[in-house]
Amino acid sequence: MKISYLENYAALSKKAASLIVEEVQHNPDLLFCAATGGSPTGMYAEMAKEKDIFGQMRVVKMDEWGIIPSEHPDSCETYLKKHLLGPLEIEDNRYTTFDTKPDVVEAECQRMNTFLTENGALDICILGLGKNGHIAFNEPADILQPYFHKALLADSTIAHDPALSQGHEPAYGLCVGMEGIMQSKKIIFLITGKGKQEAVKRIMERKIGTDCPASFLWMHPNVECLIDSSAV
Ligand SMILES: O=C1O[C@H](COP(=O)(O)O)[C@@H](O)[C@H](O)[C@H]1O
Repeated sequence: MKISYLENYAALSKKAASLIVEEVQHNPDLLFCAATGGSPTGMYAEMAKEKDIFGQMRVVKMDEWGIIPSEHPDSCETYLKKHLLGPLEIEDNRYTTFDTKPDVVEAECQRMNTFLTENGALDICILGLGKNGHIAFNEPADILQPYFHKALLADSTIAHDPALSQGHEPAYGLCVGMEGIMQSKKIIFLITGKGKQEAVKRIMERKIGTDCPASFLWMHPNVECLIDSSAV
């Protein structure tokens, strides 16, 4: 894992976007796995400044809160439309998404696993860091899930977005599994935001354990980890 410390969020966002632009220049129709949350928002805004080069890029949603409808203002779907798909003008035929309604969960996981198998490894996977060391919704546990799956959420994950508990508290999430992440050709791991010092310390021990899913990234050959001053 290549670690770079950036002075602030703006610098982290610019650096991350420049890494993506570089990849897209060589591989215009690459498959981009998109995280949500505060960490990648600035990076998406930087990418939007060069939107013309993203005319062929394909996007797949990384995770989604269970139960809440896709059109809910706090869904990952709404976030991606606002910050990535709209500004970069990614048409529907270049975007792969999934629904988390309880009656479709199993079928959606199956469909997403088929999609990932048929479309090969993700070219770029964007990851943020959960306060408890999670990546996507792969939460600390005795065992981790390799495939796209329904994930039980830690309390700290649900508490991360207070708006979510206003009548739509998600009991679970759907997300890409550890294999999907680890098979990615390039991972851009963004660590920014308060309350992550413990998780950062745990990662920097360079010991791999299921108590900190992010620690598995030490085994990946091509991770750019960008950390800003708010997270250390
Ligand atoms: O719960 C989550 O948190 C992480 C980090 O969120 P952020 O708002 O601090 O960026 C996010 O990357 C992850 O996708 C989500 O599951």
